[in-house]
Amino acid sequence: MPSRNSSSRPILLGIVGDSAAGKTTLTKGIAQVLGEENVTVICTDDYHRYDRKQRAEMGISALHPDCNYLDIIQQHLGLLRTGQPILKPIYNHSTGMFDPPEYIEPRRFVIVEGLLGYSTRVARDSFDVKAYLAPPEELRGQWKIKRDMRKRGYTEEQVWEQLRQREPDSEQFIRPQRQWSDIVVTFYPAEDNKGDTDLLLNVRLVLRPTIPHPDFTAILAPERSHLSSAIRLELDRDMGKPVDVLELDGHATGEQVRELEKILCQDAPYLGQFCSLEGNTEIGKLVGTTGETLQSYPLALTQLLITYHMLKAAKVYE
Ligand SMILES: Nc1ncnc2c1ncn2[C@@H]1O[C@H](COP(=O)(O)OP(=O)(O)OP(=O)(O)O)[C@@H](O)[C@H]1O
Ligand SMILES: O=C(CO)[C@H](O)[C@H](O)COP(=O)(O)O
Repeated sequence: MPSRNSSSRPILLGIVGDSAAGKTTLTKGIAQVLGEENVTVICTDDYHRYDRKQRAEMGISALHPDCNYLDIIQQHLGLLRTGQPILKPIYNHSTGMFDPPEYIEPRRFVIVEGLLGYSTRVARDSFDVKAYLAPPEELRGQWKIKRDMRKRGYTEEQVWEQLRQREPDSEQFIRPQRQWSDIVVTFYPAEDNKGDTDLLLNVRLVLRPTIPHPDFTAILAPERSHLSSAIRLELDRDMGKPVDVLELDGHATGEQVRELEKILCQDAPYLGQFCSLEGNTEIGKLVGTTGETLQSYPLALTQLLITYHMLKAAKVYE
């Protein structure tokens, strides 16, 4: 990637969504394409105001704005955007407590993922690109159980109970943030996908006209009608506003995906080298049910599209 012009500021990507909506999974592939050495990743869970025990005593959920230092998130986003360092708190999910803060200097790209990134105007105005993750609630529940049992020491009953208790805050504070995003990402199982087959999930990408998206209309050309069995582009409305919707099915063939990626990559040549799953073993990776690593075309496409926007914002054209 061309080196950073000394006068250019870091480019900020927001990835917002409810707990276990897939933010970290999406972030990983984007950071790998941009080059880990060019990317700073920040999780806003670190800005919780109370530790796990205090939250339980107070009967407040981590999703509530009062449970987070939103003012300090805003302040830190402003500093990162202008290339300045921050002293970031650390919330440790293994212990449920806070570790000593860490000194962070922003690299060329900063990915900020978390629960409440778009809940204040100052915070959302800090981002160059805003993505929101909105899997169906049933799928998110399955993902959260799997992840919280494996990595955070919860039992299945505890996760279900937490989901139930948090639902009012999800509805009031998390889901409305969808309206502020440039791209809404929904992974969902196809109707005939009854098993636990994460690899075959489809993706629905809602593209708002708030940023200029690649021109996908070439998909609709008669000579590309063979794409329509797995790829769709339609006009729709999202939260009352007109949007484009691009869908890619998990059962798409490598050939169909390559054609779609070619359209995406043609005016961002730097991306070209990542435009084939065969040539790039890192993109589209996710952890399957038994901890095994899988590679998904819909996830890879989503990561490429978001990376495209980061490169455009950074004016990287080669
Ligand atoms: N696109 C996807 N396809 C299949 N499984 C996925 C996908 N995204 C996430 N998952 C599953 O969901 C789990 C939770 O995802 P992830 O850790 O990325 O969520 P998160 O939004 O970062 O969560 P939190 O904010 O609570 O830390 C992952 O461990 C993975 O098993
Ligand atoms: O919604 C969440 C985002 O990851 C977590 O539940 C929240 O950050 C609190 O963490 P923990 O459950 O580990 O105390």
